[in-house]
Amino acid sequence: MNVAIIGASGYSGAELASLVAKHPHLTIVGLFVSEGSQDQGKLLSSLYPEHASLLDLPLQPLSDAAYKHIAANADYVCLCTDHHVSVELAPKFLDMGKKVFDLSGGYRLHAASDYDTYYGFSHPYPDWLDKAQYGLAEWYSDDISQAELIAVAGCYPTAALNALKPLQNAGLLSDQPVIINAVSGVTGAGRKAAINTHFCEVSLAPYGLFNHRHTPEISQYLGHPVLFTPHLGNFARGILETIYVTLKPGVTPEQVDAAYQVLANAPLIRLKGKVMPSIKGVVNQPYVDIGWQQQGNQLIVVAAIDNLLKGAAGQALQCMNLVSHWPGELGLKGV
Ligand SMILES: NC(=O)C1=CN([C@@H]2O[C@H](COP(=O)(O)OP(=O)(O)OC[C@H]3O[C@@H](n4cnc5c(N)ncnc54)[C@H](OP(=O)(O)O)[C@@H]3O)[C@@H](O)[C@H]2O)C=CC1
Ligand SMILES: CC(=O)N[C@@H](CCC(=O)OP(=O)(O)O)C(=O)O
Repeated sequence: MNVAIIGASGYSGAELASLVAKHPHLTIVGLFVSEGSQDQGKLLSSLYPEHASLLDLPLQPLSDAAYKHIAANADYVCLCTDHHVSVELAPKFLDMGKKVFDLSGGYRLHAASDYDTYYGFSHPYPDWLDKAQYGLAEWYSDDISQAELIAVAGCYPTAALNALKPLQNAGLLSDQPVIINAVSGVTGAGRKAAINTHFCEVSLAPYGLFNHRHTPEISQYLGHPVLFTPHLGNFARGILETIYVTLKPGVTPEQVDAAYQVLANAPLIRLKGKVMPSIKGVVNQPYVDIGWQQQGNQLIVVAAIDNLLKGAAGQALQCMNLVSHWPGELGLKGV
């Protein structure tokens, strides 16, 4: 299958380009940036020297000629662009009959009103919100394989939902909101320069209290209220979430262990039991690591991912595999 990547110079786009370039059955047919991009004409490998020889491919402006090239040559279009950009681009490529994999949050939420509240814009294509399929690969694989528009799950939600859905589906959660404390590396904020992601400014600090856009994303796909607080940490890659769960009275450790068995055969999930996950254990890896410990009806679950792999490009590739009816982990294990 032939893949066009829009936003290929960004952190998730470049990561996805490297995965597609190494994949046995996928071919890059174009790497694109905005029409005004200062990087147009440059080789992607000149921005990311670690990909020299693998990605000696030019970044092209998303011009009328580019649209024609994509219409004629691409099967899959990946949008590694900001929400505002993806929201506008997705229908254009869907109208061409392409399968669209959007790494942004532009089509993840069901309710158009949530875009006013959490994203700060009125959604221009609410009809597509009904048709988009949420790309949380381990949980919606059949629906993903049939979809035209895949809204690849967010980075923080990917860790949180894989940690919590086993408990929710087994009916073990009490009515209390689940509390999620998450720390992300700075690549989570993208490649463009900004004061809050400046090397000298980043330490460890919370942001987005009560109003981060991943709060409705997690609670919508969990079916349970959450209190989610992200933090920005002074490291490049990785997300670690410490999640506080109040279980229903009388839930035993054996029931909790049994609930997690639903993920035991998922190739990109590593259940670690009482061994706590770490950022070091997942950086440059395609996995979600999940550990848990219980005391009475309190459970602490810890989940870790690489935000650019399982949290973005890795999961996008997993979704492309599912749409192509290949094993989800093809081209991911051993990256
Ligand atoms: N970074 C992460 O960990 C994760 C990111 N995501 C999501 O993925 C998307 C991309 O994130 P990230 O890689 O961090 O972003 P970056 O800021 O690193 O990259 C954005 C890319 O989009 C390009 N771009 C900007 N405007 C346009 C346009 N109008 N048309 C075409 N290309 C354009 C940029 O190039 P130029 O400006 O030069 O044109 C650049 O290549 C976002 O929606 C983000 O929320 C999801 C999960 C995790
Ligand atoms: C550290 C940092 O800034 N992280 C980003 C989340 C990563 C991301 O791009 O969000 P999506 O998964 O929704 O696309 C943020 O909090 O906005």
